[in-house]
Amino acid sequence: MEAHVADPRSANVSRASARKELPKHFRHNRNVWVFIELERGQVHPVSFELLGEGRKLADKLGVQLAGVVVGPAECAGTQCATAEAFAYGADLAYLVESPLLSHYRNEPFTKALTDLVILHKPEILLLGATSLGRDLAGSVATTLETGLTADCTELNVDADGSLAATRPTFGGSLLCTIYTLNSRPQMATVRPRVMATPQRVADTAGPIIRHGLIMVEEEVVTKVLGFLSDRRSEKVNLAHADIVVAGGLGIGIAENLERLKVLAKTIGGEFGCSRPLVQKGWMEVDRQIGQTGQTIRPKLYLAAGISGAVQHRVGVDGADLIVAINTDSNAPIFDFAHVAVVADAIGLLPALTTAFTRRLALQTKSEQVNPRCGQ
Ligand SMILES: Cc1cc2nc3c(=O)[nH]c(=O)nc-3n(C[C@H](O)[C@H](O)[C@H](O)COP(=O)(O)OP(=O)(O)OC[C@H]3O[C@@H](n4cnc5c(N)ncnc54)[C@H](O)[C@@H]3O)c2cc1C
Repeated sequence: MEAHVADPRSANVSRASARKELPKHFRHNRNVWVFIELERGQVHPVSFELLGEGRKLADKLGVQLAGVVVGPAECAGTQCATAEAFAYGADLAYLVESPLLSHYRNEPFTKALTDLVILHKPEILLLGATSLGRDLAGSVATTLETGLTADCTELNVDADGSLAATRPTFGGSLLCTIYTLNSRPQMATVRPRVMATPQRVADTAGPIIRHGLIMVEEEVVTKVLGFLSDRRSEKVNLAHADIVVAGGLGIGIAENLERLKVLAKTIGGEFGCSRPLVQKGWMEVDRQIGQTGQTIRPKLYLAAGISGAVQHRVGVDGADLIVAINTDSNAPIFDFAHVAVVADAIGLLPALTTAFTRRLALQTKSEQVNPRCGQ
């Protein structure tokens, strides 16, 4: 595996000099695979995002896109995951069925995926950079002795058909494009919400290639005794919120966070922050947005008193509309915000809350007088 700093003028030159011959037995590897992750019987949304990205890669390479599902036979979640893979763009699905795969355990999942790869020889294998995906991708890559690029923010196919997997490096100050030159499959993990979710197309189907798992329970060291849900996992849904209001050091003191929270609540959004606020202990870590925090993709992102450092930017780049409030008209956030407001956020936040409260009250009133169709 070779890593090169992404410079559009020099990347091809430096990569060409580092090119290693792909061993003959990998030259027939075909197709793009996406591992469909099941979380308590539900497909994790990152799998849909990866199918969207996988579709683009497969079309560029002129190959097929496959969804890979592992789970117990006759399980609603497994069957549903296979159907959803087709609905989100897969041409075919691989299904490994075994009672050993009912809960995530590294050993049987690694065995299922590596056996499948050895048999069907994909060119590219993508997984979500979730807790499960990170654990599984690492063990599959090491078992297969192939290259894995973790936490990618961009995936592309080079002129010669190699996967160009780009991810932030050196604390986010550089983007690095990594190639797997001499082994297959080329593996990558992508964080949830980094890629867009493709349109779901109902009533789609395709071939399903079924396999069993050649493993017995006695070979599995890990035993699942029970499942305790994370007490806090229900609390924050920043990654999937449509509206996010976030604050940075520019909000001054911890007490001013209340202004942020009230505005977020008024407009039906979540609230978040830049990293220094977590470091100060003003907000919980699961509200941090950015490279070492959450990646978000809201319809509206309102950033108050945030400078727009690259480590923050990578977490919000997918937002449809970015509104930034900053006293400094040269703040870097204005380079990528769609709406730039040069103002004191501490005064503007409550003014926005008042304006939205009024506007929403008027809207409710008019809806009561003229109810919408179907109400
Ligand atoms: C390895 C690594 C990982 C990192 N990961 C993350 C990450 O995940 N997320 C993240 O956010 N950061 C991350 N950082 C930190 C990042 O580099 C920045 O330091 C951080 O984002 C800056 O936070 P800020 O914008 O709140 O503060 P500052 O950069 O200090 O910006 C404050 C801004 O507020 C403005 N301002 C001041 N007063 C007001 C006012 N009254 N009204 C309006 N605006 C005002 C200022 O003009 C300034 O632009 C990481 C850094 C490293 C090295």
